Amino acid sequence: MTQTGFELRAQDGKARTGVIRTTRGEIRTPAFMPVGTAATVKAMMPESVASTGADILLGNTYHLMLRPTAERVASLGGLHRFMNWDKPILTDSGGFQVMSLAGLRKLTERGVTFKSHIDGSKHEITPERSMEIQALLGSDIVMCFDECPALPADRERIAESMRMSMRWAARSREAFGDRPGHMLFGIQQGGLEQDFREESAEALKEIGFDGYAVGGLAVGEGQGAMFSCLDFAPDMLPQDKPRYLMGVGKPDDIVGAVARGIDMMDCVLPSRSGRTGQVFTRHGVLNIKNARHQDDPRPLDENCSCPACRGYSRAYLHHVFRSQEIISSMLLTWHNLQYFQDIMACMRDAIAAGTFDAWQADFHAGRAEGDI
Ligand SMILES: Nc1cc(N)c2c(=O)[nH][nH]c(=O)c2c1
Ligand SMILES: [Zn+2]
Repeated sequence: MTQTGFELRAQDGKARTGVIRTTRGEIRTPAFMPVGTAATVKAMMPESVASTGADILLGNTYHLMLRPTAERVASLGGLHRFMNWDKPILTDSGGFQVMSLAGLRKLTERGVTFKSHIDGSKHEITPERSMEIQALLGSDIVMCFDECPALPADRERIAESMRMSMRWAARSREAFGDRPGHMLFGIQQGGLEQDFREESAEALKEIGFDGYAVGGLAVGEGQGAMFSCLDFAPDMLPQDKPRYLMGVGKPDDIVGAVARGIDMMDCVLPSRSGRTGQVFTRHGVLNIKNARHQDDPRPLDENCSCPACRGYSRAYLHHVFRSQEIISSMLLTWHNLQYFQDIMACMRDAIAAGTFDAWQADFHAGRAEGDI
């Protein structure tokens, strides 16, 4: 069994680069995780996701527990076999999506009962059930069951929620047990409050985890508030373990988070926006449905190696988007995922070379505001 672990290889200011070792391969950090919600990264074949440079993808416990169910995935060989992805998978705990997607939710100290958004069936998820589901799925990195308070929230609510999440983290750790070759990450909560973030970090370190996520952000607080929190929250977590910022984000969010010591991120943005015609490039964002692209023979990005940029014009991509052709989602998703992975690769190289500040300045200088 491969020894799992994290090797920090270089640091440039607070920015870090390293490798997370798992039984299914290494994850180069800083890493961006494409989201494979229902056992698929929408509009992408697994081998296409791998070709963009992704070393790991994220699976959603909430969706998979409802359909096709974790028990069925386990009976078919686990999530890797089921979705034909043999690299690492991180699964979230289901807690965040239950609170944002399910109906008739009832939250108690025990956990959350809810009605499925698919067929209205009743379900319960607790720290123990979340660990059981993630074990059935067979993910390499398991997330603690936690609660993420909606912002804005007053200090009393944030403290109460964070302290319950810390009790749930202890229950998650207990239920996870001893699973060689699998990693369990704790999730720091505490809103934007430095004292609560410290209390949460101390509680998690006391329990002990293989990695530590910064939760409770990317929930509408805005980039400025998120960065202000990231100016202190990651530093409270162990230096020698991976730090994972959940649900982030736009390219400039990602760069700013890496600059503040974050090692891993996930976000639906590149795949979801690919389906809506929003395209990320090194010169900024464009919307392919805009009529000004209909005669443009240029690729989306002359420096991109993806099939959309190697084989098609903006005019063609405008046409197939407006015609609602399936290839539109395929090509635009592929391009966006490739661009996000290219940013991660550039940052890893810049941190290793000690040139991250110069790279970051170049990144921001190259981006126009608005459509390009
Ligand atoms: N933005 C966020 C996205 C997420 N998937 C999560 C989560 O799964 N757990 N806890 C969190 O705080 C959280 C925040
Ligand atoms: Zn491209």
